[in-house]
Amino acid sequence: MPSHASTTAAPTRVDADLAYQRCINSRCAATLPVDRAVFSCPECGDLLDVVYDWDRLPVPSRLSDFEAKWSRRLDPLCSSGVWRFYELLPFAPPDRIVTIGEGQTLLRPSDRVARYVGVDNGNLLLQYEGMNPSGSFKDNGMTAAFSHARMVGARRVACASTGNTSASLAVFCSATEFGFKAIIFIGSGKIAYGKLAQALDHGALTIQIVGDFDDALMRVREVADRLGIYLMNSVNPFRLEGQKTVMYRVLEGLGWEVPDWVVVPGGNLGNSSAFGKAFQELKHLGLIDRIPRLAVINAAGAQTLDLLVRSHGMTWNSGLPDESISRAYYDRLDREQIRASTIASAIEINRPVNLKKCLRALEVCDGVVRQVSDQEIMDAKARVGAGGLGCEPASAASVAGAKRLREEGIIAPSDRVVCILTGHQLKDPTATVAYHSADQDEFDRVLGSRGVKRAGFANRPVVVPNELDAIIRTIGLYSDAPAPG
Ligand SMILES: Cc1ncc(COP(=O)(O)O)c(C=O)c1O
Repeated sequence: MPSHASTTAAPTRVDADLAYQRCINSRCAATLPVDRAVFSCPECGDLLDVVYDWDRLPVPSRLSDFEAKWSRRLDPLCSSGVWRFYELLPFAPPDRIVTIGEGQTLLRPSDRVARYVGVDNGNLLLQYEGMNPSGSFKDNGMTAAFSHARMVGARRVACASTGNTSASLAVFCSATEFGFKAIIFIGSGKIAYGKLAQALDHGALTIQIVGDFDDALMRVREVADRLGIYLMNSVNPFRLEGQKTVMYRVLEGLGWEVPDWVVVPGGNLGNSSAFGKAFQELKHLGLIDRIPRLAVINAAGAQTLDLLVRSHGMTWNSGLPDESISRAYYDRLDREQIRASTIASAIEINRPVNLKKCLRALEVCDGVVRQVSDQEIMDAKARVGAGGLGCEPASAASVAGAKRLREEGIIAPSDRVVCILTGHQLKDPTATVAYHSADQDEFDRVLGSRGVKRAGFANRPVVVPNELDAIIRTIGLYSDAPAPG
């Protein structure tokens, strides 16, 4: 068990042996210094972790010490909901940190969503990451990766994106004064309008390639390698360090009590990987006494994780997963030219780069995986919206997944469940408007083609003649109707 310092003050510099990078493959376990930016193991090509020597680092002895930092709002290290937890991700010297005030997010109970999912009132909580400056959880990871980029002297930063990573990257480049230049790769027609608008408006060089996210990611890795550009995708382990803090804020929102379940959508599997690491480290540090269960939810049109784990039994296996399973699956995708396809465009990913780290998180958190249809996603999204916190389709996969697990009896009504709402409703107005539209053609064009057949929770606009009596009659009918459940 590591020793705890009584102070919460950040160290003024980080010694090389206090934080370093290590290959996740237990057979390799190569290490390299924290100030290198290579994003895959130079020995074997596997993923890298950021590792700390907790025995020699000053970690507060109680989680509530982090909460106390809220009162020092003028200090950027305290007003950031990421860097408030500095001692739990101490890889960067404090004077290198790049922050735009990310992570000031909200954990809110929603009884309307609790009823929809089927758990007791008060037991369903929504962690609303749409409140971040760029409107999605990505800012948590981006502040960490940008701080690392500044540490290593990078200027040009790039990512492939289904939309939110590029939006966040563009915001960080334009909102800070460190000379960062944003280069983003997107697949053709694969990005929701709200997100594309952000990339363009914030001045990123936006390169649209023929293909989907998986193609764009392969290409940006090649380009970044060739040109020495800093890579901002979640294969970058520093991003995941920032994303750990979503879980710290969930615990903080619960008065430092551990929930029974954390349910998160799964795309490239950065969040699930980061959450597993966060809980593993907190347990190691003695700051929590148990780890919540993790549910990772795929969209049915992008269900690689679900297929590999549930149909093919792939596991972390203490650092040595049987990679022939995923290789055979990816070969099949190539052979049969299978492309990911879901209305939840943010998770329209067939080759999740963090697959192995996610398998590890599932082991740490006694996790489960499910896939949900676009119909379930859109219905859950409408229920979330009616409950007051708007989210984009991918985010609603968490609520749809919780409902599914409740129906299967895996989640109990008395369980306390936290669903992560990863991105804001305004990211993808097209999907939302189509669901609520009275125009069948619009519904069919956007959603019908995805297998969504009904809009059971639609709130359709009412067409009324421009006459006072007709308008008053309509409002009367609306006022007399029972409140929706
Ligand atoms: C809104 C939203 N939800 C979920 C995800 C998937 O997250 P992860 O790649 O961490 O699994 C993304 C990724 O782009 C996203 O933008």
